[in-house]
Amino acid sequence: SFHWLYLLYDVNPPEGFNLRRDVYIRMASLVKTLTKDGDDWVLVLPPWGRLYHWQSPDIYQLRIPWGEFFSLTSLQVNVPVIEYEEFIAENGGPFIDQVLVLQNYAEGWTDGKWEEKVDKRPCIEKLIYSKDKQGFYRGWFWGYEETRARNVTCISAQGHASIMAPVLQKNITVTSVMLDRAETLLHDHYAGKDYWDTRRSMVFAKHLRLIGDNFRATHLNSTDISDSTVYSEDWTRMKAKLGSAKGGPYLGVHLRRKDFIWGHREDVPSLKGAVKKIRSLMKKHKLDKVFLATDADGGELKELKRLLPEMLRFDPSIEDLELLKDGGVAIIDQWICAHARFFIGTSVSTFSFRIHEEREILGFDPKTTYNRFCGDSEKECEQPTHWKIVY
Ligand SMILES: C[C@@H]1O[C@H](OP(=O)(O)OP(=O)(O)OC[C@H]2O[C@@H](n3cnc4c(=O)[nH]c(N)nc43)[C@H](O)[C@@H]2O)[C@@H](O)[C@H](O)[C@@H]1O
Repeated sequence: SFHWLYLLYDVNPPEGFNLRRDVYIRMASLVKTLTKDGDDWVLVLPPWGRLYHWQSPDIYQLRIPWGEFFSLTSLQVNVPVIEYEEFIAENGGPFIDQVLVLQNYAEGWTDGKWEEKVDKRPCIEKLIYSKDKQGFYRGWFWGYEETRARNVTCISAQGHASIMAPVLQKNITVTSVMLDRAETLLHDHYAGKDYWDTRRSMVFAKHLRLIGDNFRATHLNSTDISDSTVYSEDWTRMKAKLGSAKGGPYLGVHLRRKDFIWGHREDVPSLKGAVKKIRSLMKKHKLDKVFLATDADGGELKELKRLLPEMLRFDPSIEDLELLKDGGVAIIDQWICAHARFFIGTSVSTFSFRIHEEREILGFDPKTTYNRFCGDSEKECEQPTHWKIVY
């Protein structure tokens, strides 16, 4: 009889929102490889929640479906996807047939030579999965207490996402397979056409875009018509020419703090250093408004307001935060930064990288996008790479 094969996945718990968005691209690519061979695989979207960075107190942030942050219909144009609760309903219950826990090779690269390979191996780390009285495995399934796995196996994998295709196809006697620690797999082809197709299909949920657009219009004198950033909800038609977007009359800034400063990394500026750079960019590009996206804590925010009193931030009320959640606020911050005439981000932050991509999709001149702060005493401050869209 006709039925879907379900591919589920999860990512190492400490990883943040924007790295997880990157892992989605790798999994979508794997599903494309699997379906090329004629099998009916569908990707089950791992619910959002319990993210280390989502620290807003007293708001419920668990079992969040993808539809709250992304346009599901847009994702589905690229690759077949369903929400986790839909999987439970279709699958006849909260059972996952097989969990494959991905890990590296205990011995590392043999002979210092890197080759792609996959093998069933003993588990290197202690598993978070344990057998219950009925012989099912309990573990972390996005806060769904009733979900259980029938089988858990460790797999050493070294290579791009699609090296898992033959393994999954051999497993075809089961209906649902979950790849845990999916970030172990690399991109099939980073920044290639397929990467960009999937990335373009990750259209933000409409209500979040509208809130961002409203903020731009109200506080930043920025509208799509005047800024040449007209957006098409249908991503397959969104093919803006490089350099065609003008952007709103403000400087967009992503200033990553928290764990990025605790390590005293030399590529992250002091607040003073950052504000100095912001001021010089505003002058250079003749912009009198600055929009700041940051995860700075209370003390640092106070200091920022003192050093840069004119800065504008998206600062939702508690009621709005309850609706949008930390993930929604992060998206609105990214959306506003993506529409600025000039953008500067933070070194190696995937939050900043996702803004680069959004601006690339909107058609900004790369000179206005691939910029980052330098540490106060950083010697060689290499700027981010321009990854050109491939259509
Ligand atoms: C060192 C690594 O850094 C990686 O972070 P990095 O790439 O910046 O980016 P993310 O993976 O998104 O993690 C950072 C999280 O912090 C919050 N955040 C950071 N900057 C902002 C901002 O400007 N506005 C808002 N609203 N929220 C912000 C947000 O929840 C975001 O998802 C982590 O994913 C890894 O777990 C690891 O910690």
